[in-house]
Amino acid sequence: MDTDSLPIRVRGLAKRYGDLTAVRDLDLDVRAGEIFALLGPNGAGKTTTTEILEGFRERDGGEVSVLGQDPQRAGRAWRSRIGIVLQSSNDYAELSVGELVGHFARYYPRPRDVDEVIGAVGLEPKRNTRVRALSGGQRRRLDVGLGIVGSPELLFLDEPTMGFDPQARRSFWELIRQLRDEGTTILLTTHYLDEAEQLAGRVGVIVGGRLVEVNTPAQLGGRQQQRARVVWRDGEELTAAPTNTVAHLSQQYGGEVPDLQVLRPTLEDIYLGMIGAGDE
Ligand SMILES: Nc1ncnc2c1ncn2[C@@H]1O[C@H](COP(=O)(O)OP(=O)(O)OP(=O)(O)O)[C@@H](O)[C@H]1O
Repeated sequence: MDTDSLPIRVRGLAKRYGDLTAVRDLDLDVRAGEIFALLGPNGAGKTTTTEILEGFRERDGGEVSVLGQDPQRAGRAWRSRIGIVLQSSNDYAELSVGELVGHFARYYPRPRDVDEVIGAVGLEPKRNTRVRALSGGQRRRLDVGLGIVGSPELLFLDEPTMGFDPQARRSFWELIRQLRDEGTTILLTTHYLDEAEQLAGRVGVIVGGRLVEVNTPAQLGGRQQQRARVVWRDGEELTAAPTNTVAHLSQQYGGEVPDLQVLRPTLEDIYLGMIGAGDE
């Protein structure tokens, strides 16, 4: 692959805070048009890494290219091509939703239509409401709206759905998929494993400042090779061939197997196993 055309390319990234090494020897490639999720426990180094990519923190070592430039040296034109969901709308408490989105749109050379953005984040009924009168979840949606109003090529989303109700999360996921389908590359940081599974083509797990694995959600941590648990009213079995087990059971019961379930490890099970192992 031509690595020069990668929206994000990181080699040997290192960051220390005094004696603490927050990120060490981290390599990362994010491909054009993908949603890549960074996972990792509190303090693993996700924010440090993303803020270095966003140009908000300086690194101590390694090479970083974001949209072809070093974020430490990139200027305004570069910044207008990336979108960042900041938790900033509190600073604008007296503006209405419509005014604030319109205000941000003016910073960008190719802004999205303000009404379209407000609609996309589900805030039409609040268009004329002041920011200070929004609920926590509505404010977060507004933050997301401000992150996408500049039609970014690359979007950074840090815990985007924290505080969303289930319905708002679903519609937010729909919006993110739509942005991806339009060609936006997205780097997502989340503690919600179901969100990573729903959205990400690939996930990377950071533990103790190191990237321990990059894989698809379906294959992370050897997930596909893990045995399935077949559970039914009268028993359970751990097996690599659950279809066989179910076929036998069906014969045994003469058709329907009572209370049948075939359970596989969830992404969360796999992830928890991985970060446990990383702590040793
Ligand atoms: N400005 C700072 N000064 C000193 N130490 C810091 C600073 N920022 C982060 N750290 C430390 O660096 C490590 C990585 O922090 P970071 O915020 O990158 O983790 P994270 O993976 O984003 O965690 P979380 O899931 O809690 O947001 C932590 O041990 C943290 O205490």
